[in-house]
Amino acid sequence: MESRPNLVIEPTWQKLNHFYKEFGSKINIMDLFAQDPKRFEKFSTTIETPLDGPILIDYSKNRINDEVLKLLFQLARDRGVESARDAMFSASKINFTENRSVLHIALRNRKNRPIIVDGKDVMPEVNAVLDHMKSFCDLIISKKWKGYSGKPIEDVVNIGIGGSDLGPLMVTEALKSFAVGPRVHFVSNIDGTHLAEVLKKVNPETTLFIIASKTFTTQETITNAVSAKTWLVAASGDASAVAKHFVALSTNAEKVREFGIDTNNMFGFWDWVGGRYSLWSAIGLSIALNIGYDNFVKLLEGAHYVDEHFVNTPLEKNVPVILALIGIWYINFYNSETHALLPYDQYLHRFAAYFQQGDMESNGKYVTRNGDQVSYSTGPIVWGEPGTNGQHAFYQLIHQGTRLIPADFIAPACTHNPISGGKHHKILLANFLAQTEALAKGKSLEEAAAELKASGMPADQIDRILPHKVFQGNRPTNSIVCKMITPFTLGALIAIYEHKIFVQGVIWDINSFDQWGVELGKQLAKAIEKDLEGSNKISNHDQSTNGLVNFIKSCCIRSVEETVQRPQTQSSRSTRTRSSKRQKLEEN
Ligand SMILES: O=P(O)(O)OC[C@H]1O[C@](O)(CO)[C@@H](O)[C@@H]1O
Repeated sequence: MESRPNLVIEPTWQKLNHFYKEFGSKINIMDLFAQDPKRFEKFSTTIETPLDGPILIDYSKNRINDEVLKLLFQLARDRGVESARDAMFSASKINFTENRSVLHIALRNRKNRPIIVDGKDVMPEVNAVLDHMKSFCDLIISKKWKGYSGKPIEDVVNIGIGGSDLGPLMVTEALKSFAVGPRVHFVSNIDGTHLAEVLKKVNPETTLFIIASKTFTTQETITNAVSAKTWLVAASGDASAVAKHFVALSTNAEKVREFGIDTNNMFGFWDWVGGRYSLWSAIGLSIALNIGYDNFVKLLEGAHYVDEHFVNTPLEKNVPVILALIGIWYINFYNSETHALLPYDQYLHRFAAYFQQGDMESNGKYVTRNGDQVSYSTGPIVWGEPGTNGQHAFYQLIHQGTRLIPADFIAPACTHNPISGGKHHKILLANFLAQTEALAKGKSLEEAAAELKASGMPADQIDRILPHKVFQGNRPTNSIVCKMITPFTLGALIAIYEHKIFVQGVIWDINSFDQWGVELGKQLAKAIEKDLEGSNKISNHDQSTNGLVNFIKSCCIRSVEETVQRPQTQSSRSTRTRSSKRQKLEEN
């Protein structure tokens, strides 16, 4: 994949820029609907899934018309989106800063097409790990796998962070209604509170820890894993219990062995699986254990289905490409800085958090493939919460704030929980539809005035309030509606966004698959960890960091002194009694 010329000198880019300068502020979504009764048919498309119904992608509520789209598709062609896509699918080392192929698509290559890396087909190894996952899931779910005291596994704790946490967490939440296996818990934060709170909920005899780390060197994960191991060994009184309660998901067999996990209990993957694209790999083990291996395969099938759509569909009907280009239009011409993901499905409550990493770690970059600094914006800030909660929190700013916030609304037409005769879901859907309508339509001065008048408000008050009641509208949204959130449709949905991110990265000419930007903080944290030891004042950082470190150290010294001096209170006595009781229980 070659570096491209500077984006802003591309003729198509310049045409888009001229068009934007001339018409950008005049394009009005509602006017476009009025001018074209076929706009919805024209600017919406469906992905027909084989079993789980169609997925509708409606992008008609955007500030786009035929001319803009034509130029955007041309831009995609000029920037080599098709050849870049083919390079990814044919295993070229497009992640050139790490000299790696980018092959999450191989993990879900359900047609088993050979994919050759360094002269070797990766599919036999992919399938072998899937077989290993399947037999392990069978053992755990059928309760044949026993813990150290002979009891089956009831709880699984996934210890990982970033891509080794967010995907499995998001998917197991999204597919909760498909759960057939043990309960799943996730520990990611180095803050001991995260692990401590999960350990309070589980029983060492019936808990399986999955240590998920591509590198097996991530400080948070290894520290949490060591503490979990200490907890288990203390409870079982036998170090050999680790073999029955710990498995590893990693590319690093040596480190897994060093940690004390038998490599027979390791599920491997490969350097060509990016962390934030790894839920399809062994990193998905907690998903497979929770929803069952067959459902995990359906998730892979859904993603594979979209992979085929991405490869085989002309750009004009290609969903990831369309979403990517509309995003480019707003980010680079309208200067919108953020993109909201707003699922109208409680099960998808971690969807935006998942794609914060997916998008921002991929495209949060200012250096092009040939090392130049970009002169245009790249990846947006991705954020969001499920509707309708978001409506009562931040939608005010989307409707009447000063920024343009393009948003994707994602909703299932049918619910897994049709309680009260489906009333909740009807209200939920009505809100989703109302929001996209309101954002596009707005409310004019005249409409607001008429409403206030009809309410019987005196004229002088109307004058005062009127400007606050007006909605400019013309705020863009995409709506993505599937029949139901199932393993297949969720797999498809995730893959749509993955490829959208890829297409944008190609157009911006950045490497979407490395993440050097997270390294500096990690390096500095190691140095600061040492500075936090002892009671001496430090002065080797900038003034602010020195001041913060010294303040924290003085607080710790003070709290130690206070603990020593403080007479034993009722509550500290009872805490101590409780914790010694728990210790006894654990000893028994
Ligand atoms: O799976 P690992 O190697 O523990 O890494 C966890 C996460 O850390 C990162 O490298 C960022 O710090 C992510 O890219 C990755 O998903």
